[in-house]
Amino acid sequence: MTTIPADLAALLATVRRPGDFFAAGTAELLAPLLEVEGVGPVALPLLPTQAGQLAAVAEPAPYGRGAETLIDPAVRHCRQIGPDRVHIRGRHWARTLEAIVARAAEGLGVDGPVAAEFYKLLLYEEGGFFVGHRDTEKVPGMFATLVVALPSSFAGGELVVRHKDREARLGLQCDDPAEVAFAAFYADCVHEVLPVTEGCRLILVYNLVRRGRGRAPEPPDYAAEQARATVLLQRWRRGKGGEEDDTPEKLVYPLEHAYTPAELGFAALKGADAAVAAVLAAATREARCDLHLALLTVEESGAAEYAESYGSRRGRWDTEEDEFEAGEVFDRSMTLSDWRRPDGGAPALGEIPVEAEEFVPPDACDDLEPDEEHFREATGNEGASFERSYRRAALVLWPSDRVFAVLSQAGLRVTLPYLDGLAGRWAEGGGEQTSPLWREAHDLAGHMLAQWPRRDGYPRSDETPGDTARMLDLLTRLDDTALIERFLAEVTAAGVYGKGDNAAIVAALGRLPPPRAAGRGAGRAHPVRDGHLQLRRLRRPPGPDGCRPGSAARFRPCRRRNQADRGAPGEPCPRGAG
Ligand SMILES: O=C(O)CCC(=O)C(=O)O
Ligand SMILES: [Fe+2]
Repeated sequence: MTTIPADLAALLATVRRPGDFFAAGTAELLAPLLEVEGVGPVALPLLPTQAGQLAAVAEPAPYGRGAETLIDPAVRHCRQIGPDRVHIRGRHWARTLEAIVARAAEGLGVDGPVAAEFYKLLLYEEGGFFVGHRDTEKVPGMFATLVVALPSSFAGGELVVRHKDREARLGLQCDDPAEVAFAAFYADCVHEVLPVTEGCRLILVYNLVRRGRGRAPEPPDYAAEQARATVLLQRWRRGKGGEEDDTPEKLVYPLEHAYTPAELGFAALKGADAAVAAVLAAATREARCDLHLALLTVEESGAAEYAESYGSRRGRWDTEEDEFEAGEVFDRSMTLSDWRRPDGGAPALGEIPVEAEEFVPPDACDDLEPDEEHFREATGNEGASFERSYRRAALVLWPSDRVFAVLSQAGLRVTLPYLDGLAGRWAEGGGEQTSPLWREAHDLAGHMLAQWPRRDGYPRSDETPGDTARMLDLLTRLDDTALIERFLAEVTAAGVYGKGDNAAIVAALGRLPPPRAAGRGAGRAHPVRDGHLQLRRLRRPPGPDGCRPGSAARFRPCRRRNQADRGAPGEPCPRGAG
């Protein structure tokens, strides 16, 4: 039995702390009052004349080398004004700064109180820069630097922060004058400011300090967990579809925090959820799996029982809901919807069902608190019952090349419109069968065909075109003759169609090369008789070797089919076709 869900759960259980080596964003800035001694109030966004006045009262910014403080415009070309001469006030400023610090601390993965101590005001005029360096600990407890870019128009001047083999390139421009951009990074990360090519970059620099004892915070490092998750997912992907494979088609990891559909997004994940998502995002990328965020809805119904505490009150015959508790579950449906991708996209994957064995950990849903629970009293011949539902956000992953197998779990309600979309995009893109979109459509249609509901019986007398007609229309539009043949042989010939599907069947038959079409009824006097295609008549029960005898064999494709087009074992084979 596969241990992949349990193994992945054990690995992710150690990933608790979110955060990265840097955090960046924008915050609302409401009417701040910036005052600089020697200049007076400074209007924001910064005006060129005031930039000149600031430059005049500023001094060249030094840099440190060992115990020395040096000035060298080849290393740092920028001017500074010390904290004693800069005052930033205004009713809203303290709140703005507090919000920025909170977001910076969260982004860096630091719990507990963090203070921002103003260090200096920096002015980068055209040509200004600062080469790569690390910041020294300027005050005890300082673990990171926070820069806030005040509204001012400039180009270039990106802040580049590096950590291990990663790099963040942060523009810090704000188009809106009522916003500031900020960036925070761990002090031991090498960082540089690229040359400003136009305008003036005006920066408030703060030291981020953690009060209290304990080790200085460091960027969370889940490289080992990420590498192990990658190996696990690669193993899953490689084994998928093999004969021995008993692994789930997808994995579903319910998250800890509650998220509404409106706030669902990778960027909005909190705490350990964000940490796990970051590890899985990197591991799925490397292992060629797809990662999505989705809303999981579990709906259950079953028998209700009198609650134990109700015994003492029995006899009162009141109908309070707390008289009952949920007993045996008779029915459970679990679906995923509201899909989000790590890049912020929202793919239209529709509602996809979840199988119990897909949960990570396998007992993920055992102790969930229902969001809603209703009880119904016993009536004449029915016992008391309950209905309840749960909604949780979940991370969902599958091997990238199995996306259509996953989509097919949702059934024709999801796959038919999806295939329609693919066929439309393929036609718009030129309609060549060599196009990757055609290949995708062919793969998806193959999975749909393999799972097509095959009820045995007589064709429906329904006059309206059904799923069979929709599928054959799509295969005809795609001119996918191999799958048209398979569909006619495996589905239509088994009677899974109705009167309303006949036109689509005839059109599809028309796409087959003449000898095969003739062998399937289209070449006869008339393919439709009594409202049903003669195909139906060709159906015979399979022989002992799985092949259908007599005319049914003539109905099979007469060429060798490749692996992708091959039907399930035991289905009629092309022997004797022609
Ligand atoms: O201007 C910036 O964005 C960074 C400044 C800096 O690195 C420093 O003051 O040490
Ligand atoms: Fe720095």
